[in-house]
Amino acid sequence: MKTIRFNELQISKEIERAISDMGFEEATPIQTKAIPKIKTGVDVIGQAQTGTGKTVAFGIPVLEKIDLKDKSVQTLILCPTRELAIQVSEEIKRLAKYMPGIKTLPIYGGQPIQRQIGALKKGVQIVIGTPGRVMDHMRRGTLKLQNLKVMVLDEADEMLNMGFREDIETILDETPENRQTLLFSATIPKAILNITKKYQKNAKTIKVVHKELTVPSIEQYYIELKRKNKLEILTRLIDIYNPKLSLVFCNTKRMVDDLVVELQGRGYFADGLHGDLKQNQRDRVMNSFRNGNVDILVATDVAARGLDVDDVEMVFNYDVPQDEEYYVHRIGRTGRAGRTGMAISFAVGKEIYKLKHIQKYTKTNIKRLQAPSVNEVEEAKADKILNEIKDIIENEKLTKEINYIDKLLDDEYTSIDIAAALLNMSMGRIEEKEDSSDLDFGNTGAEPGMVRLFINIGKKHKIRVKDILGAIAGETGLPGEVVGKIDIYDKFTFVEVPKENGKKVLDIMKNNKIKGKKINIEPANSK
Ligand SMILES: Nc1ncnc2c1ncn2[C@@H]1O[C@H](COP(=O)(O)OP(=O)(O)OP(=O)(O)O)[C@@H](O)[C@H]1O
Ligand SMILES: [Mg+2]
Repeated sequence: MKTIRFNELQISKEIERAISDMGFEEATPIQTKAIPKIKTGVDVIGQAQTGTGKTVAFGIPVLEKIDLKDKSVQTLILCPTRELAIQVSEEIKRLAKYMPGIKTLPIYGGQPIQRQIGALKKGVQIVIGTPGRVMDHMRRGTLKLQNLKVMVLDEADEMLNMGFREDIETILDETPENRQTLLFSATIPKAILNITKKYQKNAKTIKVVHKELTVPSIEQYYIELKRKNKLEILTRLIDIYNPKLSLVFCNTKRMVDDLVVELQGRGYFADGLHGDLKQNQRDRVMNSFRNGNVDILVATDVAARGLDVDDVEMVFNYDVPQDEEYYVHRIGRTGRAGRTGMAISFAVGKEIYKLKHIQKYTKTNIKRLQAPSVNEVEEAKADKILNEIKDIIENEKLTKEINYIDKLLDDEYTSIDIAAALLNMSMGRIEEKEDSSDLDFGNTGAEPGMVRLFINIGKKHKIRVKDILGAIAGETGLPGEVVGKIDIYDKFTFVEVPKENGKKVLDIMKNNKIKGKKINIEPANSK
């Protein structure tokens, strides 16, 4: 589609100026199509992928329709979560920067109601709220909707889902018949379309979806693993990819809390967001995430819809979401406004079928990814440190340090020895974590029911295969024939053992010695 600049959309000079302050040049396709349509006054259903500027698509025409002389509520924008109500309100305020007569207000539960009542009394033309609190104000008579001209349901499908539907109907009943009703979402399932007829008149559908429902610039992967390895694999992925910000979705509040404790315990700047937290905690967490003090946000689906945080480079589905739509929204927290992003879903056992279902629904290809090994984490860490070192060499004065090192060089060490020792110090020891020995062994080319373990005895070993088998059998108590066969492939030595014994062998044989030689065993797929 031909791109259009905002000045071709005939919007007011004030808004054009604000848009230019926001750094936008071209209108996105949904904006190009929806803005003129909404201006004509018809009801609209707007569907466009996550992060493509739907807020501005309804925000601009909503602002242009405000009668500045009228101080009553003229537009009500309903959002499913408090965080989203705050965010949409901020975006509308930015658009209205040069329209001083316009008053907007977010109203949501958890915030002192008196403060909201006070603000409403002063006269507000645009209210952005969550249904519960909006109804609360309606019952108190502090929010009157008889002059309402435009009603927007952001995340329309979610708002018309069972949980919210009754509230929405109660609210709509209080609004004038001739209002304009606008529905927006990245997903509009067919079932919802039947319901929308009840709320809209001759709605015009504007659909800017491509072949797939998700954003093409988000790389999508899944990893098959065991439940107990999720934490270890998550931290490895975070260490390797080192995203500026990442969002980790869990299916329960309990899981969010547990995971936050685990991640913090391992030294990550993580925090959690879910519906059981007090509003001030939710605000604090969101703010820390937005300003980067927290770089891993662990959340339930409260954070799945609409939230727009710059620099979210990765989204993890720690649990596969229950609904296909939620997959689209969750991963859509990355790859926004033309950026790239990466989404990785963890699949335990049968969850793989759920993912297959999601692929079909979204018409995308979610590629399989191997769980990363400790070696890959180490390499990534080394890479990072080496880059920092390059930076220091190029930009810092190192005269003093060079003098110190010179002294060591005079002794018996080479500069390579010294550099390697320093790298070792700054990387810290990466310990094989407790439960990581029981990794998903993945597809390592072993016989069905068996797993392959990689045996590292050093290059010039004089240990015979028979000795290794004997030692494993002796140490683990497994009968020799169960330990199975040893494969020497290329210069690597593998042993194949039955799957259920894999962990036992690993645990016992790690750092074991055979004929005085230390041997190391690890899952073969991590090589
Ligand atoms: N024309 C534009 N050019 C560049 N950036 C834009 C433009 N319009 C909006 N944006 C920015 O793009 C980001 C995503 O916009 P927005 O949150 O409205 O997406 P959305 O379509 O509502 O996504 P979701 O389905 O996740 O709610 C925001 O940071 C917004 O400020
Ligand atoms: Mg949105």
